[in-house]
Amino acid sequence: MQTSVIGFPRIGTLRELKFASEKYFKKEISEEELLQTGKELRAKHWNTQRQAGIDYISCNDFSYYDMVLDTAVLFNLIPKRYKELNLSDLDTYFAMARGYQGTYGDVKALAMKKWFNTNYHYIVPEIEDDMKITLAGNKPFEEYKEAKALGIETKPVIIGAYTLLKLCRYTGKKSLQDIAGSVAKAYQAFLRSCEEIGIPWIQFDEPALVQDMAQEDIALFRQLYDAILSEKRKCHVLLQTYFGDVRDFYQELLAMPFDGIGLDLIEGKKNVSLIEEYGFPQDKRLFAGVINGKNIWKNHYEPTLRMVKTLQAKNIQCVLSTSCSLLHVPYTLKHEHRLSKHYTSYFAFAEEKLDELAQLKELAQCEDYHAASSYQENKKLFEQARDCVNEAVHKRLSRITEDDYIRKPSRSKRQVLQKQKLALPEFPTTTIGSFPQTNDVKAKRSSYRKGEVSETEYKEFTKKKIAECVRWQEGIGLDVLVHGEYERNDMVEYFGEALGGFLFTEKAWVQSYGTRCVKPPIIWGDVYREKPITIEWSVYAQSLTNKAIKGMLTGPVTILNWSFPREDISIKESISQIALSIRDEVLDLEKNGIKIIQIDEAALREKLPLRKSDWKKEYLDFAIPAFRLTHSGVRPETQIHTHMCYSEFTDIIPAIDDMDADVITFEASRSDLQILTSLQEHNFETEVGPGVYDIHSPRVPSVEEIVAALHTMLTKIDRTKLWVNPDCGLKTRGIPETEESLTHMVEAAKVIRKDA
Ligand SMILES: CN1c2c(nc(N)[nH]c2=O)NC[C@@H]1CNc1ccc(C(=O)N[C@@H](CCC(=O)N[C@@H](CCC(=O)N[C@@H](CCC(=O)O)C(=O)O)C(=O)O)C(=O)O)cc1
Ligand SMILES: N[C@@H](CCS)C(=O)O
Ligand SMILES: [Zn+2]
Repeated sequence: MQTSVIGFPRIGTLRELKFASEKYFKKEISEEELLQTGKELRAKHWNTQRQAGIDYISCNDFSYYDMVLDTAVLFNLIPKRYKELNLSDLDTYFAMARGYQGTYGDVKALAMKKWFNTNYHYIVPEIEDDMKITLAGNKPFEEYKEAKALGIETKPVIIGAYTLLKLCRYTGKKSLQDIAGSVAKAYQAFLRSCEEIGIPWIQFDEPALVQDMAQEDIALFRQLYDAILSEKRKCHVLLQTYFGDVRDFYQELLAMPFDGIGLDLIEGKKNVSLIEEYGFPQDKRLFAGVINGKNIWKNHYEPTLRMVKTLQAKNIQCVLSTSCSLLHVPYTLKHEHRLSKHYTSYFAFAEEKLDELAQLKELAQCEDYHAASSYQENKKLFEQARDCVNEAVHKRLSRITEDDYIRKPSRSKRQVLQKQKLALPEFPTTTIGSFPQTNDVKAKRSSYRKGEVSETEYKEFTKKKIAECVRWQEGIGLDVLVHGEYERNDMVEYFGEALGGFLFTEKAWVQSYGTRCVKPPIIWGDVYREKPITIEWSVYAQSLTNKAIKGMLTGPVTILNWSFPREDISIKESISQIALSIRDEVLDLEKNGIKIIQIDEAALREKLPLRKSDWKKEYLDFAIPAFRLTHSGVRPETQIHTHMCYSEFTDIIPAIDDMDADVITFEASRSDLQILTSLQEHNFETEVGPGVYDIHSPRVPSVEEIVAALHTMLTKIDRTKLWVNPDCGLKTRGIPETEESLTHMVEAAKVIRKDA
């Protein structure tokens, strides 16, 4: 029995890589210093895994920004506009990730999308017709040698050819099929180099295999790997899947010449029945994903060992593994001093998961593991009742009726009423909620949390920020204002901290994209609102202006999706509990004079099952009603907004209309406004604000550029329904670029009002 880890977090236990990268972006440290931080982190991560006794440790799971971008660069998928900047390799890489505006040119970043059903975001590689696809880099080999020099044998991991092709954007005439041959050749060259170096195992990550696969997809996969694996080799190839099951071609996959196949046995429950039904070849290794790489609850050893024993009884060569990369969980419980043992005894973060793998390996090798102390301790934990039930929450939920999910009157009637009451100009301008979370804001919150400043001082400071923000928005002529979200560390963690039933952590950071991290709260028990959460801030902001202030809330689906959920009750039940808590907040905002309320559902698309057949029953049927439950109680003239980002939601447009919001703002500028056509085709009824510029980059859009985007929008969207806003919140941006960009945006709206 052996153990394997698909990938380890890379941002650093205390976000060392984030801080070093951000310093590098600001030219405060040199390239050499940044690379040194990377080297130290890799050594630390490999040693941690070695000390835990992991047999198959990955290398090249480290990245300065994103692993999909790394794989694209490895194979020279660098669009011309970035090459033409003539920057260093590292700066070209960062220009693709973040955009570039400076001495050598002005280019936008590549698009960024959700990594399957996670809160991680990858950079979307672009394929141009005249790209020379070839093995052009050496990062995986260098990292392998670096680990080897430390005495650690590793398996280089890269994104597999099929997943890479599926994730790319094809900007020219060439399609995926047209480049499949040259991509396969480049991967062949990669494998040849591994062979030359004497690398014993490599890992191809192919999560796209758990999505619906049509016959042509299966044929493409075969075509790619028949070519990649065509040469005789000593280097073993692990085909690693995760986030679901491979039901569409399990038997064919087994017949292919891979040396190991990694299956997710947590999210891919069906994988277990596939093995049961069709077996698994004895001459291959099954990398059995038994440790949950996405959630933070301890593994329940009893069922896991029962499953492992079943596999052993079938003479399957089993390697115990994580269900996916540990990128999606925090590093360690060691830095959590505030949470008592009562709670932490139930949790395993990345490092603790390594220990679980080691313990399970030991137990699986025992003739009879039942008497082992590690097994007994785990059994006891799962037998004791957790203090997580709140009867009042259950009683309230049981009283909900069908009517509570329906807002009256119909949206078209509300739209007429709201136009009269709110008296907004045509093409109303607004923002998504947050304004720059500058260092002074973070430092003040940090001091407040440490008890260095009083609550009164913290509140006074926040109110001063709000007042400045409201005044500035009025000054440039925005129509619907926000309070700026200065009081929030994060749009989900903040609500997690305020709601009953949640726990929160001190240092449990998880990378969301690039240098940006989140600390997902933990849903420990039944959720309820203890007291009003946002009212004080919104009411204060409204007291400063005659323009409408948008109340700003996070919706139930997003709160759940960006938290670590319970595993003892259904997602549906947890979402409903959160929905009732947010409903209380919505009604309180309305009662306190807030006329427009935004309920962000940035993560609505995220947990949509990866297989279409499961969409409705296993998700949309409860996620959409949960959103409706939050706002169905408001008056017709109260305008409800929602917001979504990064999502590809062209395929669930009717479901989004069915949320029955009055206005939706969403990410669009990084994906070429493709979604507009789909909105038109579906006669989308909700008013819409497709983002007119990308906020994930410091680049400032010109007035002309925004006017052009608005003209394009007007070819697809009725002028009475179009809003003007950025892509997403401005918290990650600096003040100068924010002020300039928003001023251009308001200018552009004025131009359009005159022109259109
Ligand atoms: C909109 N997005 C979000 C996602 N998920 C969320 N949970 N939240 C989101 O907003 N997913 C999709 C997108 C994109 N994702 C992100 C994710 C993260 C950020 C971001 O800006 N993250 C910040 C951290 C935010 C935070 O928690 N801030 C805290 C702590 C600040 C801090 O670092 N404090 C220091 C001390 C500071 C000092 O003394 O000066 C410390 O703790 O050491 C806070 O403000 O209190 C990040 O920096 O990564 C953006 C988009
Ligand atoms: N209201 C939030 C939404 C981000 S998705 C913000 O503006 O940051
Ligand atoms: Zn957003």
